[in-house]
Amino acid sequence: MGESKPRVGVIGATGYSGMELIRLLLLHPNVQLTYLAGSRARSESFGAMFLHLAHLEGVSVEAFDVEACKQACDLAFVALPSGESGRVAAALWSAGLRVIDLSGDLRLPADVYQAWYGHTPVETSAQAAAVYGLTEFARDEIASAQLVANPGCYATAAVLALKPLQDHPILQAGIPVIVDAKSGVTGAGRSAKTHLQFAELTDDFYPYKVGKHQHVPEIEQALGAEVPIVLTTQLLPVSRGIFASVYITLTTEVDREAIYQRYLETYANEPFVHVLPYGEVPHIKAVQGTNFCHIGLVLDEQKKVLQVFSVIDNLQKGAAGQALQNANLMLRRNETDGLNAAALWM
Ligand SMILES: NC(=O)C1=CN([C@@H]2O[C@H](COP(=O)(O)OP(=O)(O)OC[C@H]3O[C@@H](n4cnc5c(N)ncnc54)[C@H](OP(=O)(O)O)[C@@H]3O)[C@@H](O)[C@H]2O)C=CC1
Ligand SMILES: CC(=O)N[C@@H](CCC(=O)OP(=O)(O)O)C(=O)O
Repeated sequence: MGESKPRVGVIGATGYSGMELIRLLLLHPNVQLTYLAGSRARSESFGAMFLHLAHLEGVSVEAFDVEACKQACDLAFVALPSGESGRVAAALWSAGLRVIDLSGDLRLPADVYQAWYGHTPVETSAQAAAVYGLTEFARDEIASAQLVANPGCYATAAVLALKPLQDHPILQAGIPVIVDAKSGVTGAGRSAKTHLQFAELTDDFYPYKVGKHQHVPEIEQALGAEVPIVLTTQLLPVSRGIFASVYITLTTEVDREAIYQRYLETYANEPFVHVLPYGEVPHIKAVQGTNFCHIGLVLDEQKKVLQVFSVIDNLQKGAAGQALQNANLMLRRNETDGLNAAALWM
């Protein structure tokens, strides 16, 4: 008899990230989706609630319960709002389940988390056990982890843009790096908010959470190089995608070809990070609906500025896609299983 497929569950199944996970898991050849939960049980079937999943007849969403989840799954994805998500993830982890939390609740030390998120931190043992799940840079730890803190969307785009420079003198302690980032509106979640209404959103463009965005400490921590990050976040009137333009002021002579080679080498064997030919810029549309990150580089030798452009789909590499990539490692599946789609483009 062949090996039975690992069973996985999604908590937060009625949210954008949860729904994206379901969409991906339905195409996964080597896991089975056995549990869907939300904040409350729904009387109508999942397919009846969401038109794009209308073919899912007879699948229902339960009110979340630790014991029911533990019985039904080998691994659970938790995609609830910050403040709630980490608490649920920690409860499942304490009950012995392997868990990937998509929120920011387990990514930072408790004091930093409280200062930037304003929520009470999750118990210290869970914070300490959680592995930061930026797949490309923590494969072995993720594969053996019981609890994974999936990275934030802006943080993923920014850190993938900067990681190849981590040990290079181009990044200097105390010299700020500017990350000018834009996100599609699904990044804000599915619940109704006035600023997300069509009439408020369309024909407008402005920065938000200036100096206060919760991904600043996450990016700084992931780079670990005492480089201050100045992050400007903006809402783009598109559904999906993050476009991060990163500006690094050069204080020493830099060889353009050597910098570009660093990027090519860092990501040479990565299935989901694609470095564009030097001087080309990425497009959001080229990664929408995919787990790819596309990176482009331009070095202005006269003005002494390196520009790195990084794009991802916030719901995929920025949330559900990366979570599935991590689950594939944890469950000893092929890392790319369920994640092989190319963008729609036109
Ligand atoms: N959207 C994105 O691009 C990204 C999101 N994230 C993080 O992932 C998590 C989920 O985000 P997203 O999918 O956008 O969120 P949504 O707002 O779209 O969905 C939230 C989900 O949580 C449930 N929920 C809401 N309030 C509660 C509560 N008090 N207790 C239990 N369940 C609750 C909702 O269920 P119900 O329908 O029953 O209310 C829904 O299923 C968040 O922590 C977010 O920060 C991370 C990276 C990117
Ligand atoms: C467009 C938009 O509103 N995006 C959200 C990203 C939310 C997110 O990813 O939150 P975590 O901290 O849980 O990762 C924001 O800027 O807060």
